[in-house]
Amino acid sequence: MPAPKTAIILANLGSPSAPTVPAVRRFLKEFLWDPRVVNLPRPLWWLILHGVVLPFRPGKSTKAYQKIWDADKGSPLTFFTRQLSAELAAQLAGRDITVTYAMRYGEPSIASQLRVLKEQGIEEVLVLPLYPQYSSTTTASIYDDLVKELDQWRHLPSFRFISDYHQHPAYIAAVADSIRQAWREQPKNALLVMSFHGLPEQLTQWGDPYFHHCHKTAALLAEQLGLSEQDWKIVFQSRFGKAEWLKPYCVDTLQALPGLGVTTVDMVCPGFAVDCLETLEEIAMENRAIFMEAGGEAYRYIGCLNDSTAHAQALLAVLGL
Ligand SMILES: C=CC1=C(C)c2cc3[nH]c(cc4nc(cc5[nH]c(cc1n2)c(C)c5CCC(=O)O)C(CCC(=O)O)=C4C)c(C)c3C=C
Ligand SMILES: [Fe+2]
Ligand SMILES: [Fe+2]
Repeated sequence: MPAPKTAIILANLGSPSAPTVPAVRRFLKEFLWDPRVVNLPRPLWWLILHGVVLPFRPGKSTKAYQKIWDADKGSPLTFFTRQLSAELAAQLAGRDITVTYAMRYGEPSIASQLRVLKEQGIEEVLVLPLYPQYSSTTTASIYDDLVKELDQWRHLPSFRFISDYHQHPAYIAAVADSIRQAWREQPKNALLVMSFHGLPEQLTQWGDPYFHHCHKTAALLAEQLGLSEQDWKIVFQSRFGKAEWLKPYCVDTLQALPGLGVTTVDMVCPGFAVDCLETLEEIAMENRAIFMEAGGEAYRYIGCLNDSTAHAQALLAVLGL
């Protein structure tokens, strides 16, 4: 029997099409209307979204996007996701496996990429959301989007969905190696702060395993790096809105550390496969300023795995290829 024609889809969150207020507003409208992301009753949330969020948030977010947008490459998240899929394809050369990428919000959409694969006669689809830690707000939303498109197909392909890889040895080893590499280039600072994107706290009580996945990832990284308890810390960033989110908050921690005698930190974001607004603007720029103003002396941001060969190799191991 000939092998089925297989395709890998690397799925990520997505970015606005341009760092302009109308494009960012369009993006936020699609993103924040997703019931997986904001779980409030629809009529109430519609009023808040259109009355409070969409008139103001796009202006603030656009300024942030403009700081990280590359004139040639565009959004870092989109650029690195595309490059990572090319790196995977290069490593699979000769194996007749197509590699593509798709975004949950914005372009290229999951539906459009699935249709391209259908045209190509793909018989087996492996979907790898680029979220190492599972969350209903991210991973499950990608699943919803896939199913929404596939629901309309008469002839379904075989299908595999990777729900997380938060403790996969290849992923842990790749992130640990990237941290060791940074420490070889410049000696390590007093504390390694591992920052993960936050979530409303309530989701954990409702059964979302994200908080536990983040803690497991962080503990495994600390173990691989031979760190003791006082050498590292886990924090949660990017709080949105007024509800309580996962704690400790990144900003509060960075403001408090110098007063506790910790004036040098290394920051790493093991929940982000590729660099994006949340790492390059929030962690590497905004939070650096907050730490230094609070009395910090050295602040290094260690970048994501991005389109490195080591990252592509780790993801192939996650896919069992
Ligand atoms: C209710 C709001 C949000 C939840 C819940 C949330 C969860 C969540 N997000 C990521 C990863 C990313 N988020 C990014 C941007 C971003 N996130 C929110 C809100 C929530 N995220 C907003 C409003 C934005 C847009 C920017 C802003 O206005 O602040 C990004 C970066 C996108 C880019 O273009 O670079 C990523 C990546 C995870 C992993 C997560 C839950 C686990
Ligand atoms: Fe987010
Ligand atoms: Fe943010």
